[in-house]
Amino acid sequence: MCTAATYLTKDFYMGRTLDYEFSYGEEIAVMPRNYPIHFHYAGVLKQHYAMIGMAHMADGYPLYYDAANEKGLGMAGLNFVGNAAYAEETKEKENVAQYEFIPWILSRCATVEEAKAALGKMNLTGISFSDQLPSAQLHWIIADKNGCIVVESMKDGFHVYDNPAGVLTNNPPFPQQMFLLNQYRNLSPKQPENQFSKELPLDMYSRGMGALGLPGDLSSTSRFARVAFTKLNSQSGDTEEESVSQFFHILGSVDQQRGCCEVAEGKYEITIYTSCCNTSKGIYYYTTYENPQITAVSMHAEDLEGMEVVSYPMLQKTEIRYQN
Ligand SMILES: C[C@H](CCC(=O)NCCS(=O)(=O)O)[C@H]1CC[C@H]2[C@@H]3CC[C@@H]4C[C@H](O)CC[C@]4(C)[C@H]3C[C@H](O)[C@]12C
Repeated sequence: MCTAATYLTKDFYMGRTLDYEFSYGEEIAVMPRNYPIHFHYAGVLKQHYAMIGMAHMADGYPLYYDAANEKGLGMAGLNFVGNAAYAEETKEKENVAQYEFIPWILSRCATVEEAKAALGKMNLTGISFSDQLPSAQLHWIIADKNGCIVVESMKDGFHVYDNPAGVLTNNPPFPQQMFLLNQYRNLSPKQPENQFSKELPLDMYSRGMGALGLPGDLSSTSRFARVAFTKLNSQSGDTEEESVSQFFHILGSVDQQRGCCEVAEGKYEITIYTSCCNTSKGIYYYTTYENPQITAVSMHAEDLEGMEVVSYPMLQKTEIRYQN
C-alpha cells in the first residue's frame, strides 16, 4: 500500500508513504538538466527540467517512484494492482513506457495544466524495463501549487481526473475512492452535538469525538478517508519547519507498523519510507522505518547543469539525541 498527499503553505509540498514487505533498494536521485534521458520510444532527450525524487537506480538510470521538478511539479506512482491496464504501442500518439512516465512528464511540463496537455498527446504502454523488473501496475498523482490530477490507465481507457482532495492511495479506482468520502460528510474536528436523541443525556466523555467513525484500519479505502480528513483539516504555521513537520504528521495518520498487516505467512507490510518534497525549493525530506529523524537532500546543492544522476542511499540508522 502507499499513500500520497499534497500540502500548501507558503511553499508547495508533496509526498508519499511507500508501504511494502520488501525494498527494491531505492535512493534519492537528482537528475540534472543535461542528463541524456533515453526514452524507450522517443529517443534521447538531451536537455530538460532537473528533478529530484526517490528512485531505484538501474545501472545509473533512475526508475522514479515519486519526484518533483525544478518548476514545482510533482508526481508519484502508487500501486493499482488488478485495475491498471496499459495500451499497446500506437502510431497515433507519442508512446511512453509506464516505467518512464514520471521522467517523461517532469522533464517537459512545468505545471499541471501543461501535464494535462501532454497527457492528451501520449499513449502509455506496459512494456517492461527489463526481465528482472517487469511492468508495475500503478496509477499516478500529479500536482503543483495550483492543482492536482490523477491518471489511471485501465481496460476501459486512459483516465485523467481532477483531484480536489489532493490525496491518493491504491484500489479501487479514484472516482470510487472520492465517492466513498460521502459516507464521512458528518465527520468534523469539532465536538459533535447530541443529534442521536433528546431523550438520552449522551455525554461528551472525550475530546476528538467529532471524527468518530473515521476508519482506523490499513485498507486503501480507509487510508484514503483518513489521510483526506487529516490533510483537509490540517492547521500549521507556514515556515519550512512547521510545514514539513505537519506534512509528516499528515502521512503519519496512515503509517504502517510492523506486525499489523500480514501479507504472507510471517511477512508484514511496513512503511518503508515517508517522503515530503518541498517542490518549490527542490528539497526532498524523508524518514525511514528505522530512522524517524527527518533527513533532506536538496536539488540545488547539486550541479543542475551536470550530465549524470547523483543519488544518495537513504540513511537508515536512527540517531538518538541524548540531552544529558
Ligand atoms: C511496490 C511499490 C508499491 C508499493 C505498494 O503500493 N504496495 C502495496 C501493495 S497493494 O497496493 O496493497 O496491492 C511500487 C511503487 C513504485 C514502483 C516502482 C516504479 C519504478 C519501476 C517500474 C518498473 O516497471 C518496475 C520496477 C520499478 C522500480 C517499480 C517497483 C515497484 O512496483 C514500486 C516500488
